[in-house]
Amino acid sequence: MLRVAVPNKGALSEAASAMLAEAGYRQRRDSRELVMVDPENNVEFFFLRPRDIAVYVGAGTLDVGITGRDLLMDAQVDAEELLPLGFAKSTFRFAGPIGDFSSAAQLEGKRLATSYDGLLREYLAELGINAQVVRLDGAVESSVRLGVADAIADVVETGSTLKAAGMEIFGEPILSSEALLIGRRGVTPPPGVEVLIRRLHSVLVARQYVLLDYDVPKTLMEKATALTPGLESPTVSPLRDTDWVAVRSMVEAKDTNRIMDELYDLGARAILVSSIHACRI
Ligand SMILES: Nc1ncnc2c1ncn2[C@@H]1O[C@H](COP(=O)(O)OP(=O)(O)OP(=O)(O)O)[C@@H](O)[C@H]1O
Ligand SMILES: O=P(O)(O)OC[C@H]1O[C@H](OP(=O)(O)OP(=O)(O)O)[C@H](O)[C@@H]1O
Ligand SMILES: [Mg+2]
Repeated sequence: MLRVAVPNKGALSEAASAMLAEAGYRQRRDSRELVMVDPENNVEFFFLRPRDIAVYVGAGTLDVGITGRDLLMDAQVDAEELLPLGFAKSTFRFAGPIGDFSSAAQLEGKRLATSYDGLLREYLAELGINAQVVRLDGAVESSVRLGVADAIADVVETGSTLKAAGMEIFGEPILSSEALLIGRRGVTPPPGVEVLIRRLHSVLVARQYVLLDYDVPKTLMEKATALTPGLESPTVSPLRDTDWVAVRSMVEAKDTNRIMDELYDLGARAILVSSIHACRI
């Protein structure tokens, strides 16, 4: 039975379970459940702290898991990225009181607070900067005001937490993070992982793409399909009016309105958009 680690709390937890449920796996009903078997898919889910997931996967006691790229790198274990999952997107950055710092080089000899000390120490070593790392569990943005650090390295999404604390980012981004499916480094993934990856990938595609249908005069078909090339090739079907054809193609959801406008301007009509419920690409 495939053993899969799923975050039990925090920013990753709900989205990870929602994605697995969308991929056809059973998920727990009660947030206190620690283990759950999905006999139909031959998978056992272990609900663990996101920070610990890379440790279990790296040790090989669990086959794969969902965690953040920042947490994976922080853990410094024998685990690697199998598939990026497109949620919990954030950057990991230096920040300090407004006006205090403008580059990472100015951190030499300073006190730096973070919850990601493994990741930070490695990055500082790469830059050749000697700074004192102060490891905190969370709410790192308060550490400077409270006098235990001069600057911080933390997860930034919208930047509103930093702003509220009177801080600003500085220096290059340390890391771009998102949720990942991870596996043990250097081992052939056990049976079942391939299907899990294919299913999760399909959820990503179903979320990212829509299905576009339209009718277009045969004479404009080449120009129209150039706008909607699809993943492999668009479906073109005859219509009763032999001067027209019907086209069906997948397009990226974010481009839908622009493409519809361009198709309409070209002469396409009856342009319809439908969402993709599930797929295998
Ligand atoms: N505001 C956010 N936006 C996007 N991703 C986030 C955000 N906060 C944390 N993350 C991501 O979630 C993961 C952290 O998981 P974690 O469970 O520690 O989140 P958390 O919300 O900080 O939980 P907690 O603080 O309760 O421990 C990391 O990969 C991090 O990049
Ligand atoms: O840029 P923003 O959109 O403001 O989001 C970033 C904040 O979100 C997370 O905090 P969380 O609420 O998890 O608290 P924590 O710092 O105690 O983990 C993270 O640690 C940052 O503090
Ligand atoms: Mg947090």
